[in-house]
Amino acid sequence: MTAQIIDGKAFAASIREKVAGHVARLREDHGLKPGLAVVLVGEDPASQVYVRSKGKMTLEVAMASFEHRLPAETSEADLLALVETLNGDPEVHGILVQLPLPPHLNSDLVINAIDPAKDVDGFHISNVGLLGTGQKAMVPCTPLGCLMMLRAQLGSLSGLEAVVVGRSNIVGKPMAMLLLGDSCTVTMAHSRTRDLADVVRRADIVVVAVGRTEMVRGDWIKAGATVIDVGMNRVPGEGGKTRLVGDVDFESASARAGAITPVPGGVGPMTIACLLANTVTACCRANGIAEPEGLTV
Ligand SMILES: Nc1nc(=O)c2c([nH]1)NC[C@@H]1CN(c3ccc(C(=O)N[C@@H](CCC(=O)O)C(=O)O)cc3)C=[N+]21
Repeated sequence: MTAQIIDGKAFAASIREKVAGHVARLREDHGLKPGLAVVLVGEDPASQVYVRSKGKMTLEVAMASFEHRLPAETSEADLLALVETLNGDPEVHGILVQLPLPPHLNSDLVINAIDPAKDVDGFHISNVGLLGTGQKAMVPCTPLGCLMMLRAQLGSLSGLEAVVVGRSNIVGKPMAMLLLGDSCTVTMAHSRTRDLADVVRRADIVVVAVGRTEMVRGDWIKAGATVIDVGMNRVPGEGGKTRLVGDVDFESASARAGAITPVPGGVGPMTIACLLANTVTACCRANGIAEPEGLTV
């Protein structure tokens, strides 16, 4: 079998188009402009690229973009003060503090200082608890994007065997909650899982977010399974350049899977599209406006 390639780039473009429509409606009908504030502490080059691309796409859908770049040696008190200012700013509907933070800053403390209603990453303990109990939450962007692609690919996920490889707070754990919410039988696997290949072989749906280059091989994949690769690993490429590869060995896995996301062009663009979608959702909720269908779960 040769897998269908799930075009995350095109899917993300269609979501951004919907978002742009809702932004226009919020302006015309309510005089509102959704605003996203992104806070970057330090000068990690990969983070800078990502923040720039978010800012560009925010402006493309006609939302307001507020970028705050702080030096790596920023104190926790100063960062918390900025978060407080953004919490109180009526033009800011979404706040994203880029992770990882420099080691002297306590990211749990900083994330939990964000107003949960503006927490478009869905990382605040209050949103984690709401998601875990099936209540209306802000849903983390990467798992939300993965769920949207799975639903589009498979229709109902009810009763399917899903294996999530990776147990991070930003992808693995919320992904498992979302799959449970869609009535999958969910297994959470990770680096200590015994016989990982055999566990993955059970899966109708495999979501991999471990940060290990091409760890999941084709012979781990059940024939016809749907494979979502969240990995983003930079490896040496041709001519001294680098290239981006996932946590799944794409070539061998696509020979067995029914459908698979590529890297790049899969999960990454969906993450940014869902960030914009969450900002629109947050803006509607903050203003008591019915939130658009299909932008969140
Ligand atoms: N608070 C917080 N929230 C985040 O959502 C967050 C974060 N911190 N820290 C960093 C990671 C990384 N991340 C990416 C999202 C999209 C692409 C993306 O669009 N990638 C393109 C290609 C990019 C390239 O070619 O370099 C793709 O996969 O096709 C990349 C990286 C969000 N993150």
